[in-house]
Formats: sequence, C-alpha cells, structure tokens
Amino acid sequence: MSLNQLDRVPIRRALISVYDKTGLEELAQGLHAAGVRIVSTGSTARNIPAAGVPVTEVSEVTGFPECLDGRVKTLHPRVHAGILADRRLEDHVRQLKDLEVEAFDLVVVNPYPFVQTVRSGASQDEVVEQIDIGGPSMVRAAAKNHPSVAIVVDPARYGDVVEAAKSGGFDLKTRRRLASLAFAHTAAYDTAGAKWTAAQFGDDADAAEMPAFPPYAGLALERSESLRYGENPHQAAALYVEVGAEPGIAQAEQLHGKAMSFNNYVDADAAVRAAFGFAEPAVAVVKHANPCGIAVASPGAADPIADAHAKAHATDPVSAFGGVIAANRPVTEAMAETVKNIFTEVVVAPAFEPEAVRILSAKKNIRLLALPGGFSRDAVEYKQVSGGMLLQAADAIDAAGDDPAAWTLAAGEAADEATLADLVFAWRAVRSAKSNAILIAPNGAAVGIGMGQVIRLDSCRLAVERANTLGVAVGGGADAPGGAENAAGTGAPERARGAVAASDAFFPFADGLQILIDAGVKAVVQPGGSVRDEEVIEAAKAAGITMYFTGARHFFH
Ligand SMILES: NC(=O)c1ncn([C@@H]2O[C@H](COP(=O)(O)O)[C@@H](O)[C@H]2O)c1NC=O
Repeated sequence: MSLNQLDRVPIRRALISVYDKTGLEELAQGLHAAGVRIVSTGSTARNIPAAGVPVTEVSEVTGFPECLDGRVKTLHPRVHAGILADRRLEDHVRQLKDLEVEAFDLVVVNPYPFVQTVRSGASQDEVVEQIDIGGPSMVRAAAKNHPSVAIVVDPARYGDVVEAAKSGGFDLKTRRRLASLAFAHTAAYDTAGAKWTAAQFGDDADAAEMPAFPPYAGLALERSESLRYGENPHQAAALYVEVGAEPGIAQAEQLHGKAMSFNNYVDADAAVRAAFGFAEPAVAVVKHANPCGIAVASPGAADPIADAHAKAHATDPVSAFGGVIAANRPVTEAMAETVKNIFTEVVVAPAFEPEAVRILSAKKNIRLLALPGGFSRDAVEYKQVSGGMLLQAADAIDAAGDDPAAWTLAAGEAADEATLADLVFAWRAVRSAKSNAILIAPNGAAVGIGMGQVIRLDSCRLAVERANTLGVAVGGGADAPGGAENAAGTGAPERARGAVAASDAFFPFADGLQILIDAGVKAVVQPGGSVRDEEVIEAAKAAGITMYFTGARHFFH
C-alpha cells in the first residue's frame, strides 16, 4: 500500500519537552508569533511564560498529573495518539475526532543527560534516574509519523523550526531528514544505555573480577565528512565520529590545507600514536602508518619540539618526503621554518604558534591539524575482522616493562645513564613500528628502523642498512656517536656503531642479534622469553654488549 504524501504540513500545535533549555525562549516566542499553540511538560512549561508566551501543561491535555518524580509525564494515549495519527488516513483523523484528541504537527524533545551523568561518576540509582523513557518514546513516535509530524531533537535547529512555522511548515523532504536524525539520536542514546547496563549488570557482573570488556559493545557513528576516496581511488570512503566519545583525530580542527584524505587520517593517527608515546617533547614522521623518523628533544634544547623534529627528520630524510608529522607539543616558529622546506602532507599537533601557522600556510599542499583540547589516545582499540570486531586495551606508555629499574640485565655491564636513556627511548619508540620491529637509536633519535617484516632477521638487516646508508648523523657528521665512516665506502656515516637497539619481541635465534652486534650496536633491550634465550644471551656476552630483558612485548599489527 502506498499513500499520497503530504508535502508541507502547517505547524499549528507543538509539543515541547526539553531537558536542555538552550534557545527555548526564542523558540517559544517564534512559534507563538507564527500562531502555533504550545503544549509542554513541567519545567519546560515553566520556562516558557518568561518569554511572554501562553503554554498548556501536558497534564491538562492528559487529565493526569505528572507523577513518580517525572517518570510518567507524556506517556499517555492523548499524547501518543496526537503524535502518531497518520493525517493521510481518513480513519485516523476520524478516530482522533471521536476520542477528542488533538494532533501535534511538531514535536521538540531532548532527553535527560544520561551520558553526562555516567561521566560525572554518579551512583547507579542516579544514573538509572537519568534514563529518559518518555522523551525517546515521543521522538520515535514522531519520527515514525514523519508523513504528518516534524520531529526536532537539536536546539541548533530551532531557527529552522521558526522559519518553517512562519512559512507553512516543513516540507516532506525535510520531515524525512529530521526523522532520520531523530532515529540516529535515539539509537545513540540507547547504545549508551546498553553499554552502561552491560557493564553494570551484564552476565559477568557478579564475577569476583569484572572482565575488562562487558558482554555488549555498541558504537554510534555519525558521518562527519565524505572523503574523496579511500585507501585507493576506486574505493569510496567517509569519516565518521563516535557519538559521545572523547574527541580525537576525527575531531581535530584543520587550520590549513586541502581536505584530509583517508590515508592522511590513517597516517596522522599512527603518527600521533608514536609521538604521544612519550612524555617528553617528541616528534614522529610517518609514511604508510609506520614511522620513518622518531625522536625526543635533547636535554636543554633551546626549542625542544623543533629539536625533536630535526632529529626525527634526520632518521631518514629521504623517506620523510611526503610524510605525516606529529608533534606532542605545540609547533613553534622554529619547527615551522624547517618543516616548510620539506614536502609534507600533514602536520598534526596539540596547537600551532600563530607564526608557525603563518609560515606553513604559505604552503598550498600541507594540511595543519590541531588536536582537540585535552586530547588523549583512546583507551580501547577496535579492529575489524570479517563478521565482527576485536577490542583491546590500547598499548600505552608506562605499560608493564617500561620501568628500566624493573628490567633484567641478561648480559654485559649495566648501562651508564646516557645509554640507559637511549635504551628507554628505543624501547618506547619501537612499539610504534609495525611488527616485526627493530629500532636503532643514538641520542634519543631513531637512525634505523626495520619494520613490518615477516621474519625478525630481516628487520635487523633493514634497521642496520637504513642506519648506515640513510641520512646524516644527528649531532654532526663522522665525529658524532655512530658517525664513523661507512665500511661500504658510501660516505654515509655508520650510525649503528655505538648506538643502542630495541626489539619489539624476543629474538627467536641469535642470528638477528648478531647482525646488530656486527653493526656495532653496544646495548640492546628486548622482552626476552624465547626458548633459545640462552643462545641469544651467549651471543651478547661473547660480543661484550649489554642486553636487558623487559619481560613485556609490544607487537603492533
Ligand atoms: N516520563 C515521561 O513521560 C517523560 N516525558 C518527557 N520526559 C523528558 O522530560 C524532560 C523535560 O521535562 P521538563 O519539561 O520537566 O524539564 C525531557 O528531557 C523529556 O525527554 C520524560 N521523562 C522521562 O522519561
């Protein structure tokens, strides 16, 4: 059955029941001026006369008092029949007449602040009281009956509502759009409620130890941007933001440049993950979701973030071309002066000095992304697999194994202060490279990263090769640590010599470690735990290098 559609439905009678009273007076005044009669719930109704507008209390319409501390206000057939009658059906119109129920043409609702109440740390009873029942019921009813009724859930749309009231009502297309927004709103509201109740009362709520992940996980996502394409030009793509989530990369403010691409977002996220893995000023340069540069500022550097960037760029200046840079401190003028000379896709940071924005905005192709205030990485990571989703706690700094005081000295002499600082840096940096990962670092900067290999041996080879064939020695030429002339005679400094190395997981055999030893690495940090640890320890001892076991692993896929 297909009914004729009503295009514009004049707004003669409106039901307004809002927790958030923002813009309520203007809305009431505007509707009144357009000749609309208003029915409202208790506190909404009490706020309207202040605007000099007559209002009918919903209890007068229902003939039933609002009761049970507001648990029952609008849950009444006189309200819901007024919302749900399909005005295209003569029978519905006749029934309303017989029942002496008057129809609503407009419903304006926003529900109790459930999510905010959960976040406030309120008690279970207080949270439960903020689960709105009547509000979402009206929203769903009005959204279902969009052929006859307009539903508005967002105070930002009140201006449109008044305009529509003055000009003969919303047209069908707009009522349909409003209905779709309204269903998304109640879905997100219910998702939040389902997540909270699953965590509080789910199957395992009585277990001695609550599991980290409750029996239900819901995601409410809103499209925030259509992207030109996905990973490749033939793939359609869009960016969605999670409703009610703490803001992150998806909510970052773009200060300059062309629209972000799908790959820009992926790389910016990876770069932020890498740079925010440090408490001290740090910069990561990322290509294809892997770091090709990562460094922390040298102690006492005049401009720490500019220093960290210079060091991160020097890791692999060739690969940095077209990269995505993340800084964990505001981008300074000095850093911008260097970045402007490097072809860069995106710079993402907590903020940018105005002068840095001015300098970088002169570059047409660079995108500047300011992270939202109070940004911190998501505590839970989602990974899609066919038919489902894997959830895990994010790999964090200060994870198990991050405290060098708890490391086990497996071979050689205990590291001196500077070497230990480099080992700590390498250990924190290596986890931002895809496994298998080996990272070689002197002076708080990576010089060779082997990543994404299916065999650790190749990651060792790659790390050494990159250290010794790419870039310039940080801190100056052949005299700097690890700056000896390359044995291959290429003129590039041997940056692995005298440096330290970190491995994201244990060495299954001694062969990978031997490659690092042969390249002149003086100390290594790794989780340990291989069945062949003894063989690996023997190789380290034979070479006289220092080796620490952390007892923790940092795979990253
Ligand atoms: N129970 C009901 O019948 C009911 N009807 C509407 N509400 C909510 O009450 C609030 C408005 O109430 P007031 O106008 O008293 O501030 C709105 O957030 C609305 O979504 C209700 N409250 C909770 O369920």
